[in-house]
Amino acid sequence: MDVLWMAPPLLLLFPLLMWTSSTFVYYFKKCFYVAWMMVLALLAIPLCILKSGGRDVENMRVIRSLVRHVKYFLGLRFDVSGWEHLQTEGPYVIISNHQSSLDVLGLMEILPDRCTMIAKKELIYAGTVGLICWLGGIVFINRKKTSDAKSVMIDAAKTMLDDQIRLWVFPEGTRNQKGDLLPFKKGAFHLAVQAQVPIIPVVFSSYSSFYLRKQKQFNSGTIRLRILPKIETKGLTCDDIPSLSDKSFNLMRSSFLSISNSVPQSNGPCKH
Ligand SMILES: CCCCCCCCCCCCCCC(=O)SCCNC(=O)CCNC(=O)[C@H](O)C(C)(C)COP(=O)(O)OP(=O)(O)OC[C@H]1O[C@@H](n2cnc3c(N)ncnc32)[C@H](O)[C@@H]1OP(=O)(O)O
Ligand SMILES: CCCCCCCC/C=C\CCCCCCCC(=O)OC[C@@H](O)COP(=O)(O)O
Repeated sequence: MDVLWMAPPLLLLFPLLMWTSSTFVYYFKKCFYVAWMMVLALLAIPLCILKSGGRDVENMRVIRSLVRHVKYFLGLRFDVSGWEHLQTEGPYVIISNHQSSLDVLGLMEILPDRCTMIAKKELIYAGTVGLICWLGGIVFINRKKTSDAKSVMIDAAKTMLDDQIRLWVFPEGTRNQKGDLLPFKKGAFHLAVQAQVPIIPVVFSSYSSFYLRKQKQFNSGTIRLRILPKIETKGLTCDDIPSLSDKSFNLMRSSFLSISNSVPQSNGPCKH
């Protein structure tokens, strides 16, 4: 009888406790992720310098093996299909959708040998992570200066062929969690056409079932990763870039919607 008076306040406290704990879990996981990646990068720096003596795409092997366990701490799993499409000889361009910095975990899950990324130049200032990105041969671009970004990517097309390197590009150009893909920027397609190498599209399913930035939710979840068949660019020219971009966009969008079981929040297909 004595304890019955506690029921109403406890009932009121329950949602507050639930809210606080899920917000706490969100911030805890996010801080842990950033801090742990910083520590891993600190470990990776001497290993990469010993392995390659400096900036080299081969350092991505070290980075990949150090990052692959991080998913377990965050309660994330990957369900990958289409591995056979990565069994392509020589250089190619991988394009994927970009929802969050958590994409790095999926990227490292399937990263082929001799593959590095195109990233915004601000990333180089991210402490140990910035330095490890540089050591891993990441190509930094200035998104605010198209002419600079273009010339860096034109050089990258030449380096891909000279050094037999694969490049991973996020053609949306920014992170996006709107439940649909953003219209694609053109850089990745120019890169592939200039180097005359295939494009391999990779699609991450929506994170919205376990990770919601605005609502401060970060639960456990499984991310579906679909590696799609390569798209050849041999014989294509600059004039084919719009149709190549449209074709890639449409393939990736329908795969994204089918593996995400989500209804897009935009008003129909994105326009280019
Ligand atoms: C141990 C711990 C370790 C932790 C390690 C973690 C490592 C992981 C790192 C993961 C990195 C992830 C980083 C992700 C990012 O940073 S995403 C942001 C950066 N990436 C991009 O922006 C790529 C996509 N953007 C583009 O491709 C753009 O096209 C760009 C080149 C940047 C130009 O931008 P913008 O002007 O806004 O775009 P447009 O597409 O409209 O292009 C304008 C006109 O230029 C023509 N164009 C574009 N590129 C080229 C080119 N290479 N050659 C010739 N012409 C080009 C394009 O066609 C447009 O002209 P038209 O309108 O067609 O006439
Ligand atoms: C000045 C930059 C400071 C960034 C500090 C970030 C510190 C990150 C440390 C650990 C996180 C793990 C690896 C993260 C790699 C993240 C790459 C990333 O996701 O970059 C965002 C970029 O694609 C698009 O940026 P915007 O969405 O346009 O914005």
